[in-house]
Amino acid sequence: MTARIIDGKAFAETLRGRVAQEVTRLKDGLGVTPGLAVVLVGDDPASHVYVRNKHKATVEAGMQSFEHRLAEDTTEQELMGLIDQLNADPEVHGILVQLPLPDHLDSDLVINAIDPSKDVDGFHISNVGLLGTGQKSMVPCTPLGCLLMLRDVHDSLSGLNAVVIGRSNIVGKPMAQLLLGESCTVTIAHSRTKDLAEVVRGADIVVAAVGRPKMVPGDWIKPGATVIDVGINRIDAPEKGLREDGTVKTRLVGDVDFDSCAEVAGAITPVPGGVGPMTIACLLANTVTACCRANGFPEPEGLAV
Ligand SMILES: Nc1nc2c(c(=O)[nH]1)N[C@@H](CN(C=O)c1ccc(C(=O)N[C@@H](CCC(=O)O)C(=O)O)cc1)CN2
Repeated sequence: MTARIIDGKAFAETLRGRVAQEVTRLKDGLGVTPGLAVVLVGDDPASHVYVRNKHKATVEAGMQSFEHRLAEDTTEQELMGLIDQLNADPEVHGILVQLPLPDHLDSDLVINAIDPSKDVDGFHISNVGLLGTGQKSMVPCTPLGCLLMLRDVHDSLSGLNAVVIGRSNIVGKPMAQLLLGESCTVTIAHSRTKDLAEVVRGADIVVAAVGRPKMVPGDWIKPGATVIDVGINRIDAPEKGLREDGTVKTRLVGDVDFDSCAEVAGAITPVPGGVGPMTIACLLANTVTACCRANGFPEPEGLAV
């Protein structure tokens, strides 16, 4: 079998188009422009790229983008002061603090200072609790993107066996909650799971979010299963040659071994071009949802769960 490749880039483009339509509806209907504030602390090069891409996508969707780039040595007090200011700003409907934060800052403290109704990352403890109890919440962007793609592949997810590999607060745990909400039978596997291969072999849906390059080989995959690869790992690619400074060029790979898994799976997301682009599209969708909720405006269908 050769798997259907789930094109996350195309999926994200469609979703961003829907978001842009909803932005127009909000502007015309209410005279309100959804606004997203992104806070970046420090010099992490990948985070700088993600924040730049978020700004571009926000503006392209017709929303207001407020970027706050703070120095690496920003104090907790300074950061909390900015969060208070954004919480109180009526033009800001969504607030996101780019992770990881520098080590001297306590990310739990910072995230829990965000007004939960503006927490478009869905990481605030109130949103975590609401999601865990099946109530309306802000849903973390990466798991939301995975779920939207899974719903497109399957007519119904009900009763399917889903294995989520990884138990992070950002992806693994919320992903498991979302799948449970779809009436899947959910297993969360992790570094201590016994006989991981056998656990994965029982899965109709595999979501890999461990951060280990190509960890899942094709012979772990049940024929026809759907494989969602959340991993974004940069590895050396000597086949691409050297950079001008003499270092080896690199390439991105996921947590699953794409070639061998694609031979067995029914559908699979690539890396790059799978889950990653959906993360930013879902951030825009969450900002529109937050803006609608803040203004008592009907929420668009299909942008939230
Ligand atoms: N506050 C948050 N911080 C972080 C999150 C998050 O959801 N909220 N997620 C990641 C980073 N991230 C967004 O912030 C993100 C990662 C990757 C992509 C993406 O589109 N990846 C591309 C490849 C990009 C490349 O070439 O390097 C792909 O997979 O095709 C988007 C967003 C950690 N921090």
